[in-house]
Amino acid sequence: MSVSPSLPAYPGVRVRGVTRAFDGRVVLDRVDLDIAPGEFVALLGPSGSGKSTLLRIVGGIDTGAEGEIGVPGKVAVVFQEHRLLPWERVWRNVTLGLDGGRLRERAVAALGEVGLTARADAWPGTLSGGEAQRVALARALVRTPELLLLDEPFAALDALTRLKAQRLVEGLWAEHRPSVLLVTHDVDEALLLADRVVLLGDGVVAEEFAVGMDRPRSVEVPRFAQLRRRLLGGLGVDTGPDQIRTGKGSE
Ligand SMILES: Nc1ncnc2c1ncn2[C@@H]1O[C@H](COP(=O)(O)OP(=O)(O)OP(=O)(O)O)[C@@H](O)[C@H]1O
Repeated sequence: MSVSPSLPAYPGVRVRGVTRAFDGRVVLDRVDLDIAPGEFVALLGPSGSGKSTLLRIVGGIDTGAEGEIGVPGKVAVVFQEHRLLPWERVWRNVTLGLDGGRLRERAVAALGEVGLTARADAWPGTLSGGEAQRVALARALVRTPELLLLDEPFAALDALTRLKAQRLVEGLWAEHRPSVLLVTHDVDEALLLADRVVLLGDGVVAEEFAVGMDRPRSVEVPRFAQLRRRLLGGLGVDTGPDQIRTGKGSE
């Protein structure tokens, strides 16, 4: 019982009939999901709905599922925790596991993309939470991934740092255009960043929303508020009376 690695390297992501059970309990039930090359998809769903499990299967970290997965050759993952080795300097962490020459140069270039060139020789323990996550992003970028998997990478950051990190990711994505699968709990984060939001529930893809707003996005526009209400509704959150209709200036 395992995911078939039979599909050759696939541009974008193709998930077909993926089922994953833990101790007989089905967490993902014949899930289908496509991500086009260069597309940014956010995966939302209640806690325990299988978001991280699906990301781990797509990333080849969880190999215990049934079904078919097609992914590109170069995939990089950023987790909620930075997972930097404390005994290696920042630049070494960025290039850990890479072969070839000019590793420091490549690390410094990637650190430049996240605004951290000056911290190349620092120890991870001296970084702030936001800086450490940016180093984790640099470690992903230096691999020039065609698919970037982001598993709640900003969840532990304070609101302002988080907003900056979201803008950074948006800029990096716009420049390099990998396909992205972002697992998040945060409806606004999904709507700020994704082309499409996929709602996971009861082991299946419950709903999909094409976001269709220009970038950079603002939470202030009516479509944002509309989509937020629909997504929260899909997540089973009661959003109360319609704030758009009862709001100031709408009489
Ligand atoms: N290695 C494992 N062994 C047993 N059960 C697991 C394992 N990994 C995940 N699960 C279970 O699968 C379900 C889905 O977990 P998963 O972490 O994918 O959900 P999630 O939607 O990402 O949740 P959250 O939003 O809380 O992070 C949960 O009930 C979890 O307990």
